[in-house]
Amino acid sequence: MEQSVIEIKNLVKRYKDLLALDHLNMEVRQGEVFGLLGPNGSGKTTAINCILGLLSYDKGEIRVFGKPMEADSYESKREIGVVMQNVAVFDELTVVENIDYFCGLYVRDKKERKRLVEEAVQFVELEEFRKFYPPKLSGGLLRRLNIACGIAHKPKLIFLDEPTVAVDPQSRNKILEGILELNRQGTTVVYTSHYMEEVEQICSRILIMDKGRPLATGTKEELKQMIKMGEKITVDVSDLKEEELQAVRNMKHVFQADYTDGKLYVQCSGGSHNLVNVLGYLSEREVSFGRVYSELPTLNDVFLEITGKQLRD
Ligand SMILES: Nc1ncnc2c1ncn2[C@@H]1O[C@H](COP(=O)(O)OP(=O)(O)OP(=O)(O)O)[C@@H](O)[C@H]1O
Repeated sequence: MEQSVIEIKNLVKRYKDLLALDHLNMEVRQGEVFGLLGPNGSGKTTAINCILGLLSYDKGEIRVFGKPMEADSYESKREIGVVMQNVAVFDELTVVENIDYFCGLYVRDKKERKRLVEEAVQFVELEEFRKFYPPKLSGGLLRRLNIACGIAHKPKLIFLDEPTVAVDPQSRNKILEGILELNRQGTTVVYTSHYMEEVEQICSRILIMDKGRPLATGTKEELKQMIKMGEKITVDVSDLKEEELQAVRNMKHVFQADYTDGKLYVQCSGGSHNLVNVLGYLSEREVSFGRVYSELPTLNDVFLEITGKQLRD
């Protein structure tokens, strides 16, 4: 079993009357890309700020690298990199000077720092922009600078809080690839997002949260196995009789079937050959059909089934 890098037990955080974290339990293991997935306002940033010792909390326990995390846990903090949602760089310093400043908070030796800063510049591919000032950078490039500032000192644990919000697709892909590369180099990553596709793409384990509460944790496969739905089939059918729809509903593994606007929607719970069975039945009844799609459940389906609402409302 991999070592725990973060352990949170029964964390409760209130902002006056608002319960922002309601008995949050969470464990992040060494070497994983851990995804914290939840809609806006579900408590992701609050959880991170508590873990970082930046925010006091009402109840619970937080351990990072096996030790309790306090405001003055400098030894642990030196091993942590943070890339927060809002870009926080100095407009009057160039790209290189900004990275050097943040790296300098952890690394005193100038020669060593020069090497680390250069590595960070290359890592986020800002070589052409070394001498640029932040106001001259596009949104995507600014994000990449923000990331470079957070990772230049080579922390063992990195928090990235929604690093791709309002970023163009090219920069977004670079950011996601960069995170995976850091992870391959041995860094443990905590990644928060309300974009389920990103979380599916890069995270090895995921905690789904809503209203400050942890709803489910596991690999994406484990999360999908928790829900009833296994496969969603859509078939374009111009004419389907009520008895035929009923027959589809009665098929093995089918738990819901609807027919609206010339489309037959079938939801299956596990099982294999569902698509073949549905199409086989339609052929047998000489029902003509057009396009056919089959989709596996997404994390949004998991979220929908657990909470009754869409992840992105
Ligand atoms: N400083 C604060 N004072 C009062 N309420 C706050 C404060 N910070 C956050 N909240 C509230 O606490 C809840 C959790 O917010 P938080 O920012 O942790 O959520 P989040 O999941 O990170 O959302 P987002 O993706 O929008 O950042 C929200 O209802 C938010 O309005």
